[in-house]
Amino acid sequence: MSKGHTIPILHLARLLLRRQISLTIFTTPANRPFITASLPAGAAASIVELPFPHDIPEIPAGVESTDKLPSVDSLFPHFALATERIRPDFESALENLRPWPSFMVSDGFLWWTEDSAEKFGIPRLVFHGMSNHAASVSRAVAGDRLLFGPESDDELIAVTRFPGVRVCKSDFEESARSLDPKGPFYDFVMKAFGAPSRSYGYIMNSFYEFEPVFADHLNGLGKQRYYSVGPLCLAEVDDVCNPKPAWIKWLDEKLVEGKSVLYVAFGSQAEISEEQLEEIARGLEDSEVDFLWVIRKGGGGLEERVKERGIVVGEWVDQRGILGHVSVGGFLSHCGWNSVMEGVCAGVPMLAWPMMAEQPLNARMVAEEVKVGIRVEGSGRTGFVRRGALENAVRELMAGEKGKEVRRNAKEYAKKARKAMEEGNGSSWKTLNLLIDELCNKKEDAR
Ligand SMILES: O=c1ccn([C@@H]2O[C@H](COP(=O)(O)OP(=O)(O)O[C@H]3O[C@H](CO)[C@@H](O)[C@H](O)[C@H]3O)[C@@H](O)[C@H]2O)c(=O)[nH]1
Repeated sequence: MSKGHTIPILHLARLLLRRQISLTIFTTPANRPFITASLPAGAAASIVELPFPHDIPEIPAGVESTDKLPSVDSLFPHFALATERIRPDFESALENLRPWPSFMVSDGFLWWTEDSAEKFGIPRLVFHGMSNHAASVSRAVAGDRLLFGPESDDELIAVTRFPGVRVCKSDFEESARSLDPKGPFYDFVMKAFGAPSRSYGYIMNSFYEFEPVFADHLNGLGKQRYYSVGPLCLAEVDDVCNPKPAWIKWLDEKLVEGKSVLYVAFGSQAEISEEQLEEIARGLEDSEVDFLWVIRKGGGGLEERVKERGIVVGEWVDQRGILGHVSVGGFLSHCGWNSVMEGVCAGVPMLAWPMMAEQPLNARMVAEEVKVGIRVEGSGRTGFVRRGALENAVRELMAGEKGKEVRRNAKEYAKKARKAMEEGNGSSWKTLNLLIDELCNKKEDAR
């Protein structure tokens, strides 16, 4: 019930359908249209609708996904905790499911599905949507209690288990940093990150070659396997969108003019203050690059000021289609994991500007580990980015020496990503086959 989770799970659905696995997808009424529209025509998938609880005081009626919440920051835990009320309907539907399922994939935020899976003896795979890097580093930091030293919020702390990896306190949510965490967000985290210890394993939206150290680390931890079967966005075929939306036509014009465009987008749920939006607008304006900015709200007046050099789009776009356009030469991103994977697959280098959740760790991965991007100075969970810092970062990415280096790396990883998903020999292809063999074919033998 978050676009950043629904989209990759539906990509996984495509991969399973391609392997002749039939699917039942559980959702809620307001989320159904998005799901139906995202599945390939004629898919062997049935959709079961479960009512969303409507009497939660904090959540406006009709809101069934995080992108519709008036404030993700303050309402997310109430929203996530309320989903447990779906459980009785989920279990009644599950009980009547025929043929009996070989396995269940459910989002990590729907922790209670683990109890349902256990009740019915169905192996559950958890989809958290984060990288092997973020999962490994978070575990190591918690396990070694690294956030409770005397350091200030921005001081670097070495993560001893991974030589060269350094983090700071502000990379993590408040609940991970506090010695006495409390409140609805903490309650949610305990549930969401506790239940998976009983699950069959984890589905990772990543590919082995992108983060081998971290994938190996997780798989060496114990009985549960972490199956890197991505980048899942590559499961979607590159549809030609007809008629072309205005912004794609604009990108076509930039191609004719020989201009390289910076794509600016901060995902489906980031909350950005008016003051920060204004600073972004000024930074983009001063950088003198061509840009396409997809924005959830704000940005007024900018188009007039920059004339044909930039456009601001205030609606849902096909992000993969934009990143795949040859005119796009850079991606200013909040580093949601899907955006990172989509940028990498398109071979587009990134300007990393993390805002919330595990995005600060993803930004470190992008800028410090695989070096497919440059960090925007001053950006972070609590940071404020000045126009000058953004202008410098944009110029460096689009025309500087560091920009050239990260562009080369991004293009290399794009090739590796495609190779990983290649039918037959790709690492992700083989990993998904292994998983299906374990869960479906074994079951078939047992029958
Ligand atoms: O107009 C839009 C806006 C978004 N998207 C897509 O929506 C997804 C957004 O996902 P992501 O980039 O990961 O951002 P968030 O929506 O912010 O993702 C949440 O979920 C991610 C996966 O768990 C986490 O990494 C992030 O921190 C968390 O904020 C991507 O596939 C985008 O391509 C579009 O296609 N069009």
